[in-house]
Amino acid sequence: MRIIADENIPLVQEFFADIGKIKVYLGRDIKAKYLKEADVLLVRSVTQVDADLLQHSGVRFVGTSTIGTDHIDLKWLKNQKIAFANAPGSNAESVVEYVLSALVYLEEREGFELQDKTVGIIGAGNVGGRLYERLHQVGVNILINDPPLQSKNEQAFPESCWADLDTLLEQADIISLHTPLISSGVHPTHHLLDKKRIQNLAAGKIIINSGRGAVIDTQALKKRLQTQEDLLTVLDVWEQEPHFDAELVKLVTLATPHIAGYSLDGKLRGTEMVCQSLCQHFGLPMRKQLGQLIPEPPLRKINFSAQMLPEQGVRTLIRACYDVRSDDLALRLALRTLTPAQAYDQLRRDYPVRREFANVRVELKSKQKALAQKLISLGFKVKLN
Ligand SMILES: NC(=O)C1=CN([C@@H]2O[C@H](COP(=O)(O)OP(=O)(O)OC[C@H]3O[C@@H](n4cnc5c(N)ncnc54)[C@H](O)[C@@H]3O)[C@@H](O)[C@H]2O)C=CC1
Ligand SMILES: O=C(O)C(=O)[C@H](O)COP(=O)(O)O
Repeated sequence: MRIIADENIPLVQEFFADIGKIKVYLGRDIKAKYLKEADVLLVRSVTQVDADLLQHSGVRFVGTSTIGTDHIDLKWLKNQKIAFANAPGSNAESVVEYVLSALVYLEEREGFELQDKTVGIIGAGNVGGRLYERLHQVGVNILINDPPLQSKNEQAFPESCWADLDTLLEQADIISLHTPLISSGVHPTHHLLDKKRIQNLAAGKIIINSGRGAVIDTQALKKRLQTQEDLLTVLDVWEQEPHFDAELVKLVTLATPHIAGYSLDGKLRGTEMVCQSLCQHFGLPMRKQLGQLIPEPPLRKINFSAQMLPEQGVRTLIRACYDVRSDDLALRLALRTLTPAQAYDQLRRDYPVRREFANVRVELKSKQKALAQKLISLGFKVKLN
């Protein structure tokens, strides 16, 4: 089997070398001419997969080791009977940890307590649903907007959580977007936060977008931020990536180059899931397991003394695992010398190893039960001594 793959799929050789002969390219450089003899195409989000790329190829299976599929022409693949797999949920935990890191930063900077705020989650699937679980367990009030899910399964969340979009935008202090990018159909998400909704947002709201850039009309957001500096904004995703608007970066509170899902754990789960789907499709045995291949985390254990207060403990640990400020700073520094597209590709290619909270075992004194409960709710492993 001949496999063409994005070189930024981690452990691609380890997972796929015994299945076929692999040739890797930069995702943006994967061209139709390289695919003529290929059977399998493995991509990430930067490769547009459509008729232009595949119509003269022999590709029978396309895998993307991402959750999102907006870079794939799924309809065309289906019509051509080309098998397809993505990696649902693979890096959902990582995105949730990104949001938590942003929230603890804003909490401290703005001097509020998350427990006193209402968080509005738009899109409550793998990412939004996990975010709900984490925040709900630490006592945060939550509203959810997800019409497709609500119409399928009203019981997915308590009745009091469901809100229509405009009610959520009005009542939530913090708004976190986790929908796919959908441009047509009954529930499109393209510019879901359009000019009018952005203008109507009350001063002081926090907007976090780690879904897809074009779910917000970012030109309207830019205008609002230029005229009224009264919103706090966290943007991981942008319209026209990688050619995003560097002027908008200057106006937002935290700006990162689409790395919310970039924990090593999440990326590797993506590789493994696509490998599993490929093996299943071709009736091959799955010889590799992520558990055998994933490296040991650099931070494995933290020991807190009895003096550690719950709030301080939570912040310290979240930052020890992942501090979103470092990604924000790296982007702002890179933009001093590079174009947005150069900065975007470079920072993502050379992304430092980031591991998920569950890799860290926190040792506490037996009387620190309140802290232990909070940390378990946020995804850490806890041992009481
Ligand atoms: N920034 C990053 O690094 C990452 C971004 N993502 C993005 O996050 C998106 C969500 O990921 P998951 O939660 O895993 O996907 P998912 O498919 O599990 O959940 C998406 C949810 O959005 C809901 N939805 C669809 N249209 C909606 C609308 N008009 N209004 C409100 N809700 C709507 C769906 O019903 C579903 O419950 C992905 O599609 C991807 O675009 C995913 C991973 C990493
Ligand atoms: O999984 C998704 O969906 C994402 O947005 C990924 O985190 C994007 O990663 P790249 O494919 O752009 O490396």
